[in-house]
Amino acid sequence: MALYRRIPGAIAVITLTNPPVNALSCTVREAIYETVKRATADQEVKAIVLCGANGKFCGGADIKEFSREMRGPPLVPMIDMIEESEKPVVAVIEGVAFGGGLELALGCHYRIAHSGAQVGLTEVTLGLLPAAGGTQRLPRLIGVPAALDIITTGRHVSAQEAVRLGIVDKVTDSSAMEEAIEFAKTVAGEPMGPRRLSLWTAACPEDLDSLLEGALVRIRQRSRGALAPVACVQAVRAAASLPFAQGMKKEQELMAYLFTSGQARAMQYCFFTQRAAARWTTPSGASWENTKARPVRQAAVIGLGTMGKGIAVSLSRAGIPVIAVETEQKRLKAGRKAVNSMLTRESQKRGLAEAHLGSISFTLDLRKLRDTDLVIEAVFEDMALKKQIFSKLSSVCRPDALLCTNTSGLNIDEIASAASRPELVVGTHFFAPAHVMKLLEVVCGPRTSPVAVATAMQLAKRLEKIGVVVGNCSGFVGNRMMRPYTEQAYYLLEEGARPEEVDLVLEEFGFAMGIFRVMDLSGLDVGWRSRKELGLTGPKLPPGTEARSRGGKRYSPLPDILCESGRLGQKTGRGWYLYEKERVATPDPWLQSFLEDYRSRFGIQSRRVGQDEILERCLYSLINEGFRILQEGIAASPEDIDVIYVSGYGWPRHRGGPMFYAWMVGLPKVLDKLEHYHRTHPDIPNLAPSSMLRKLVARGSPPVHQWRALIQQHSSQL
Ligand SMILES: C/C=C(\C)C(=O)SCCNC(=O)CCNC(=O)[C@H](O)C(C)(C)COP(=O)(O)OP(=O)(O)OC[C@H]1O[C@@H](n2cnc3c(N)ncnc32)[C@H](O)[C@@H]1OP(=O)(O)O
Repeated sequence: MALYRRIPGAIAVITLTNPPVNALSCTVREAIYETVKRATADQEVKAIVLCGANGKFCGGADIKEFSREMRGPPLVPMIDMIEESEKPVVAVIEGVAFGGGLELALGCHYRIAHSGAQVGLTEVTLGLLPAAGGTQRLPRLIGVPAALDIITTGRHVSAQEAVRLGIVDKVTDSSAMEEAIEFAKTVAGEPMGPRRLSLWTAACPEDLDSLLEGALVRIRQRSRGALAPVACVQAVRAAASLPFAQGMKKEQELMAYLFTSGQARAMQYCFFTQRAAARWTTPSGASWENTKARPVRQAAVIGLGTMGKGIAVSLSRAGIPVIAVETEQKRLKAGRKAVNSMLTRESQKRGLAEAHLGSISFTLDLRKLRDTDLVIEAVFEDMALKKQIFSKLSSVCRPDALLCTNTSGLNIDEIASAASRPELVVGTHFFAPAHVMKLLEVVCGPRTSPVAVATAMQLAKRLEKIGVVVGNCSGFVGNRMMRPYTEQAYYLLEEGARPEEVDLVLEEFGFAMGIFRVMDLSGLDVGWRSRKELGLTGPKLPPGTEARSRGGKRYSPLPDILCESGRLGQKTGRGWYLYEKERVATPDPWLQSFLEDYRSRFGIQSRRVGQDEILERCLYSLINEGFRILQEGIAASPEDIDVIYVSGYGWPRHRGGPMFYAWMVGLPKVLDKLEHYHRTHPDIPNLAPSSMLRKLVARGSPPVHQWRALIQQHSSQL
C-alpha cells in the first residue's frame, strides 16, 4: 500500500509500504493513484514527497505478478499522472530505486538520494526492458550514451555516480527525507513544465549508429542470443529519434514481445531460484530455519595455490581475519606476495585507500590454528594428502572448529574419516578464480551435521557467494554433469566434427565459450590428472585395455593423447586450438589431420555432424545426468541444479539452467532424443534416459517447481 500524511509546511508525504522492498504490486499501484490524486486535489497541499518505508525507496514492479493475470492500474499512466501534476513531486531515494522504482522516480520532478542509495534500470536482468517509460525518460535526462549503458546492462549505479550523471538532483549523507521536505517547500508554486522529462529531447551523439552498433557488439560478446538487451538498444534508438509518445509506443511493443518470451520467464526463474537456494533443507528435517550457524570470527586457509589464494582474498574481503598456512618457506613467500597484490588490486578497483593486508597472517605452523573457528583446506586434489591434513587438524584445532575441504569432486566421507569429528567436516567447492566466482557448492557427507551445513551456508552469504547444498558423490552436482557433456564433445570429434564446429554451436546457444575453448583455458592436464586418478588412463590402466573402451563402455582417448603430447591448451600455445597470439584461439590444421589419422586408425567412418545433433547430444546428456542426480538425492531440487549451472558453469541465464531448459524444450522431446541417440550409440550408457525423466514424462511433464514433490519419494543423500 501507500500511506498518506500531511505535514507542516503544506507538504503531503506518500510512503510506499510493501515489505521487504516496496515492490509496486497491484495494491501499491492502486494506493499511489489514490494518494497522488488526493494530494493534487487538496488545496492545502503545495508539494508532494514520495518515499519508501524502511529505508528503501522501491525495488520495482512486483516480479511475482508477472506470471499472473494483470490486475490493477498499469504503471505507465500512473507515472504520467505524477509527471503531469502541477504540484512538485520530490522522490526520496533511500536504499534502492530499481526498475519500475527508478522509473517512478523519473516521473517525479525532483530526486533526492541518500549517499548509500543505489539506482538502476535492472529489467534487462529479468529478460525485460524498462517499460514504464524508463527507456524514454532516462536518455532524455542524462543523454543517450550513458542511458544506453545503464539500460542495456541493468547495472547498479551508486548515488555518487547518479548525481554526477544527473539522474538525481542531490545526494546527502544525512536524512534524505528531511532534505527532500525542505527542498519541496522551496519549489512549491513553481511551474513544473520544465521538470517534465517527457518534454525534453535526448542529447544524442552525431554518430548514433556507431554507438548503437558498438552496444550490440558488446551485448553479443556478453550474452549471445539474449533478446532483452537487443530490445533495449532498439528502445533507446527510439528515444533518440522519435517524439516521446511514439517512443513510448515502441517501448510497449518491444515489451509485449519480450514479456511473453521464454527468455523472460527463464531469467525471472533464475531470480527466484537463486534466492531459494539459501533456504536449504535436509531429509532429516534440518533446515536454514531450525539450524543456527556458528559464528566465524577467524578462519584459516591451508595451501596457497590458485584456489587457496582466491579463498583467502574472499575471506579477507568479507572482513574475516585469516591465517594462511603453507608447508614451505618458498611457497609461503610466493603465496603472501600474490595474495597481497590481489588485495591491493581489489582495493584499487573499489577505490579504497588501503588494502585489507593486515587481516591475513602467513605461517608454516599448523599449531597457529588452535583458536580458529573454521579451516578451509585447499591443497591439491590428493586424497592421501587431504586425509593427512584432516588428521592433523583434529589434534590442533578447537573441538568445535568447522573443517572444510575445498575439493571439486573427492569423497567428503573418506576425507572426514580421517578427522576425529567427522560431523564437523563439510565440502566447500569453490570455483576458480575463487575471489570472483559466485558459486559455492556446500557438500554434505553422510556424517556432516546440520550446524556444519548452516555455518558453511552462512559463510557463503558473508562472502557474497551463492551457496548450494549438495550431496556427496564423485564430482558432486556441477562436475558430475559436466562429464557426459565433455565426453559427447570428444565422441563428436571422433565421428567427424571439428572443435570449432562444436564450440560454435555451444556459443550460439549462449555459453561464453565452447567446451574445447574452456578446456584449453583451464589446461588439458586438469582432466587428464583426474582421469589418471580414476584409472582411466596412465599407469593404473591394466595392460591390453582397448584404446576406445573402458569397462565395456565407450571411451575416447583423444584428450589423453593430446595432453600426453604436450598440448595442454593456452599455457603451451596449443591444445584443441592453436594460440599464436596470446589467448586467440585459431583452428589448427595439425589437429585436423591428427583427427583424420585417428579416425582411420580406429576405422571410424567420418561424417558431417549436424548442429542439432551437436547441441542435443552435449546438452541432453548433461541434463540426463541432472535427472540421475535428482533421482539419487544428490541435489535437493532441479532449481538447485539450475542455480549451480547458471552461477558456476556459464549456462546462459536466459536459458534458465539445464533442468528448466529441458522443461522448456519439452521433456517428451528430450526423452525421445535420448532414446534415439542411445539406440545409435548403445555403448554410451549416459545416453540411456534416466528413470526420473521417464517418470516425469509419464506424469505429463509437470512444471519444474512441482518436481521436488516427486523427487522426495526417492532416497536422499543430503
Ligand atoms: C517492466 C518491469 C518493471 C517495471 C520492473 O520493475 S521489473 C523489476 C525490477 N526490479 C529489480 O530488478 C529488483 C529486483 N530485486 C533486487 O535486486 C533485490 O531484491 C534488492 C536489491 C531490491 C534487495 O536485495 P536484498 O536485500 O539482498 O534482498 P533479496 O534480493 O533477498 O530480496 C528479498 C525478498 O524480496 C523479493 N523481491 C525483491 N525484489 C522484488 C520484486 N521487484 N518483486 C517481487 N519480489 C521481490 C525477493 O524475491 C526476496 O524474496 P524471496 O525470494 O527470498 O522470497
